[in-house]
Amino acid sequence: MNQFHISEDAAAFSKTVADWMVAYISKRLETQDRFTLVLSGGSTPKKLHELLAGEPYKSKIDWRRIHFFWGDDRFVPFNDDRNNAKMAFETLLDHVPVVKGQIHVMQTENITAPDSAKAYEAVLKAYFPSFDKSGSATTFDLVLLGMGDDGHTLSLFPGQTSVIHETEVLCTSLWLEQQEMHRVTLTHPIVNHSAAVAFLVIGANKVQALHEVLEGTYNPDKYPSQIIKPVQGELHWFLDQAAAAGIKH
Ligand SMILES: O=C(O)[C@H](O)[C@@H](O)[C@H](O)[C@H](O)COP(=O)(O)O
Repeated sequence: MNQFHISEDAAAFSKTVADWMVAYISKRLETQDRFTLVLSGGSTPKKLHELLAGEPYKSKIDWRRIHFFWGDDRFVPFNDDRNNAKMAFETLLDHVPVVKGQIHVMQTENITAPDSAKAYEAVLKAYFPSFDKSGSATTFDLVLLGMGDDGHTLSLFPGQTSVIHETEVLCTSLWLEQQEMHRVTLTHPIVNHSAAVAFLVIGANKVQALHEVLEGTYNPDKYPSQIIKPVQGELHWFLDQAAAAGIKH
């Protein structure tokens, strides 16, 4: 069931997400020791990260109990500005008291993309040993996802049919012709078995894609974000009014 959180503008959007995350993380940590959080790439999360890295949010989250992962990354060196992990460290992780051993970056140096995906799969299997795609075991506590103006999410891009429908591995790699780079990405099963998924989508340029993803014909090969359907978890859409202009909510 989609849960919508629509904010007036980008600034209010980041605050809405931050407030919700503080409450959600605190609630889950009342009954468990750790919180597994998947960060999204792209530009949308930057302001959210910067908000969380400052007061009052910084002291409201028990950072030492959070384990960090990425939904995908561009297969470029860490010091390349296109690298999602680099952005996350610069805007958040370098500014809050995280436990270094609980931050799981997708390797993009001194390894091939396929081997990086295999290495990440091993980390995921160590965290979620009982996960079985056909079962009901929960994986991550929260997966933050962006959505491109073409309806892609993670690195599941339109036309990348085998990656979109991949169910045998938890993490895979692909060659993205239009960006002339490899990508490493989680596949939909491990995301769809998480306790909660939160799409973060702002901007008028996302109106058409959001309308198609939410209200158009189901066609994940064309609109890959449609493949994200939590089995038992919550599905949240954090939007600004600009992006939400084309949907009934
Ligand atoms: O590595 C990436 O690019 C992301 O994981 C990707 O899925 C992103 O979330 C969307 O492209 C939205 O990006 P923006 O937030 O920049 O619009």
